[in-house]
Parts: sequence; C-alpha cells; structure tokens
Amino acid sequence: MTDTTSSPPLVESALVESTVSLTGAQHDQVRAVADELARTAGGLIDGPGWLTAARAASQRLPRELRQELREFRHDAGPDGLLLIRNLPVEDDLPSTPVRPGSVRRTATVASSAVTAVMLQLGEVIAFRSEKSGALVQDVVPVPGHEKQQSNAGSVALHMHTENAFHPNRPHYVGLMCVRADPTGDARLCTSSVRRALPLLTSEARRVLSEDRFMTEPPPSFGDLGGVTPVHPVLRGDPADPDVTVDFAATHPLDDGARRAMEELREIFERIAHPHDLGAGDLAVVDNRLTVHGRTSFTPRFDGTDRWLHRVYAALDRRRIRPDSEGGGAVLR
Ligand SMILES: O=C(O)CCC(=O)C(=O)O
Ligand SMILES: [Fe+2]
Repeated sequence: MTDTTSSPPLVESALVESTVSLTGAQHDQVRAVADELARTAGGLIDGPGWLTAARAASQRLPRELRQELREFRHDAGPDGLLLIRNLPVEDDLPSTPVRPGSVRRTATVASSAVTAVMLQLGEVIAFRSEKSGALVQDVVPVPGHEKQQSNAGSVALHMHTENAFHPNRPHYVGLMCVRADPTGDARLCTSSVRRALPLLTSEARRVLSEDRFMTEPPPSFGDLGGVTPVHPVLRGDPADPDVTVDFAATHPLDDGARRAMEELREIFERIAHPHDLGAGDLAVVDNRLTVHGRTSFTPRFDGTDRWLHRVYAALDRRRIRPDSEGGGAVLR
C-alpha cells in the first residue's frame, strides 16, 4: 500500500477550455430555478415528486449552460472535466456538519442548483448502502476519520474512479463547493486517461487491458459480500479507452499487473490538475475518463471547514433498472 499521508505532485493549470463562469444574469437565472425548487414538493429531495420537478426545472437553466452540458456529454474533452463557476449558494449557510454520513434531505439553493445541472447530464442516482441512499450527499471532514480513504478523511485521498467496484457506477460525479477550505490546502485533483494513455508503455497498456485486477467495495458497501469479478483497468477502444481503477481499493492479481498499475498511478499523479474550489464552483467529472482524488488538509471541526455537495448522474435508466429499487433513483 502506498503512503496515504503524502499529497500527489500537482501540475498548475487553468484548464480554461473546460471552465464555464456564469455571468451575473445567468447566476440569477439559476438562483430563481433553485429558489423555486427549494419550495417544491415540500423541498424533500428524496421524496416523491421533487426529482420530477427538478427535471422539469433543469430545462430552465440558462441556455448557454445547457449547451455546454450537452457538448460535455457528447465529448468530455481531453481532461474529462467541466468546471462551472459562480453557481448560487444560500446566503445563510449553516455551520459545516461534522457528523459521519451527513446528507442534504431538504432542498437548499445549492443542492437544488447542483441537482438541476446534473439532471441535464443524465438520471440522478444514489446507492442504498452509501450515505443512506441520499441523492445529495455532503463531503466534509469528520472527526476521528482523518486517516480514512473516504471523503470524510483529510489525509491525501488516492485517485479513484467513483464506486469503481460497482457495475452501475455513475457516469458523472458532480462535486459542488458551498464553503471553501479556509486553509486553502484541500484541492480536488483530476487526471484523465486521455492524457495518461500516450505516456504509458505499450506493455502497461496491454496488461491494463486484461482481466488481472479486482476492486473491493468501500467499507460503506460492506454488506454486498465484498467479492467482485476480475476486471481490466482499461477497456473499450484501445485508442481512447475507459478507465476503472481505485488506487486504494483495486488489487493487481500478479506481478505484471502490479507493475502496470504502479506505472499508471505515477503518471496520473504527475499529470494531476489541482482545483481550488470556491463557494459556487461545481466540478463535473466524467467517471469513465477521469479519476479524482484530493490533497491532504487540516480540518478544524469548528463549523468553518470545507464543504461540498456530491451528486451522481447515470446515462442509461434502462441499464440500471435491475439494480434500482422499483425503478427509482436509489440503486442496490
Ligand atoms: O473532497 C474532494 O475533493 C473529493 C472527494 C471525493 O472523492 C468524493 O466525494 O467522491
Ligand atoms: Fe470520489
């Protein structure tokens, strides 16, 4: 196991081509949609009716934003990332939660805005075994969990495909900041397989494309039995493959597989883009092309810590049907 306390080396880059900054008028337009949603269907995000209303409301997001999302869905670009800045966040934001498994059950301006944006990419989903199946989850540091390889930790979080072990892992992960890290140290990091592929040896590419890896569920999914089928790390078009790997949970099954995975890990760390997320910034990661992680930071647990909302989107509602509970948004 690699050292969990060191942060990956960082490549400073503006990623200008994959950043959308909302104008003041566009910000106000999203706020109007979000305000309305916070009052709809009792504001109960996971209750019947709210997601239906959010789907309808998402069509009233600014046209330019919807166009960017449609293009991103068509092709997530070389970095597999879309940064949307200047989304609305409630003015009266409460203290950052400190309890484990914290989620948003009641719609707020920010949770409504991020859900509406993600609904333009696909179907918003969650997993019953993860954060009690809530559609909008909090990403906050939790006391006592500092060393955990989860979003509750504050040691460097290894690069990973979100829910890499799961056959119906989300296609997109939305991470929206509602409160920036007051220390400025915590940074979301992303690396795309499109950037990594040309840097890999042909031997590593070949090995990573074979069924020589196994990925464990995170501790929160423990009740699934823990046995997952062997899988390749790279699959699909060899010239533009998808990547599935979690450097804290994927196990190479032989020495060659271990060497290839280590080569990929080093490249991903070398090319990692750090993202300084401020309140109102949403990072949308294409979970097939891009792995993400986070630098280490020092939480204070006094209500002022970094706080993100996380929302997943899946592209094909029919494909996830067998895993969904009664055709709903929450998967087994
Ligand atoms: O805290 C971050 O920036 C990323 C956390 C993460 O990987 C997640 O919540 O899925
Ligand atoms: Fe993650």
